[in-house]
Amino acid sequence: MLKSVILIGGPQKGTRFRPLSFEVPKPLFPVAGVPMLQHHIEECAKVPNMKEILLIGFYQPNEELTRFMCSAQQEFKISIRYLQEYAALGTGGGIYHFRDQILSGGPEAFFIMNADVCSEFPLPEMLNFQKEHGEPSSFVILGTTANRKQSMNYGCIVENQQTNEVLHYVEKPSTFVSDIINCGIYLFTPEIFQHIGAVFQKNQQDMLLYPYEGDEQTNGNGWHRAEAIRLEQDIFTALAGQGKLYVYKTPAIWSQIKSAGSAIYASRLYLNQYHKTHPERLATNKDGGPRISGNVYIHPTANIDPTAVLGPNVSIGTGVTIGAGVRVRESIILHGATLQDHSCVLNCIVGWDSTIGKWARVEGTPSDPNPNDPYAKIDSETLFRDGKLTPSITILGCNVTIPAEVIILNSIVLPYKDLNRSFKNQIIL
Ligand SMILES: Nc1nc2c(ncn2[C@@H]2O[C@H](COP(=O)(O)OP(=O)(O)O[C@H]3O[C@H](CO)[C@@H](O)[C@H](O)[C@@H]3O)[C@@H](O)[C@H]2O)c(=O)[nH]1
Repeated sequence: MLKSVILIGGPQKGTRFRPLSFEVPKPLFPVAGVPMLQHHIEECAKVPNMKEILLIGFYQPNEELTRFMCSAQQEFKISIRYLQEYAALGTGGGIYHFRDQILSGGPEAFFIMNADVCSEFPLPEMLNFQKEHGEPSSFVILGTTANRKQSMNYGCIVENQQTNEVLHYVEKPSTFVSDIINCGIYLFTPEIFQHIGAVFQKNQQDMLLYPYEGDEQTNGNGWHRAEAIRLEQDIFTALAGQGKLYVYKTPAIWSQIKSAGSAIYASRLYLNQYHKTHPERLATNKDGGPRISGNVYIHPTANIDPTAVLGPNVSIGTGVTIGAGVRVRESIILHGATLQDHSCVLNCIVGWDSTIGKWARVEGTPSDPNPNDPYAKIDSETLFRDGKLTPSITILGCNVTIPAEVIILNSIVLPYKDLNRSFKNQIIL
């Protein structure tokens, strides 16, 4: 039997997602109409013999997470449990800490996935690839091709082109290493814990030898220091060239979801996939309905005027109200928001329960990958460049009110703000 583990991280990460991550843990942020994690879960649940999905992270158990897990368990008929780390233990430390839970029931292999990736999740292909490559207990990393410059923002893999064995692995190198990057999706056998265990033992010995080193990073918690292990730097780098680690390269869609801009881009990729995977989730032009252009997701509880024009790449959440003559493009409208008559929303994320007044225009600047480069990825934009706010997606936090007839351009508006005029290139606190 098989299991899957999704690394969901915790609250202090996801800062590039502010102000959206104030309201909902980033892994539950809706991408193409469903929580980011649901895309992972749907694909895991399809794999024959998949018995359980474990979410590992350091969020306090909260209502949203519990509610999401309950409904996903019922919908996908698979056991889903949350295991909470006592602190951020890193991508390898968390799975090592919970190794007994992962191995209970005796899975012969298990997937590990980063929560913040958008992918087709070629899990059956990875299983087949594992059978065909190397020894039976080899480990598989999902890889994809990036361009030279962007590859350095990811884990970089040098492979043996005949056997696909990973010969070198360097995490976010400072100079070019390889254009094959780590997608953050792995297939392991239980043997991986021997390798993580060896790093744990070494960390523990180092701790006894040099008890005062590195305490600033760990608040003097020595145990935490030994248990904090990174899969990428501590495990993959050492396994490379040992005949144990292989890369399965996918030409299919893949993106990280680090910033709000990348959530809009990932929505576009998933909405496009829906033609194949979930055609029922794509809105169509119907008599008495709004005009749909391209791929659009509309929650059945949304109330949309027939004269509105939506798309491409629009996701409308629960209970959203959209008035007459409204135009929305390349945007995510979160639950309970109201777009009043003739407002125009382009390249935006409109937060929960926010209101945009009549004839207002709320617009951002897309940060899409270069369309002329087939290997381009979305840049993880920094908020500021040369001391100025980088023009980007406009984000309205929850419960923001935009008055009628104003323009909000390339701005980030924090929750509960009631604006009274137009703004451009600003963070409104
Ligand atoms: N449970 C848990 N999860 C964690 C922890 N730290 C990070 N994660 C989760 O692990 C994933 C990776 O997060 P980062 O550590 O921020 O790494 P990254 O910059 O996204 O880079 C990783 O992913 C890239 C692909 O998206 C890879 O290219 C790269 O090599 C690396 O694996 C995220 O889903 C994050 O929530 C932790 O201490 N505990």
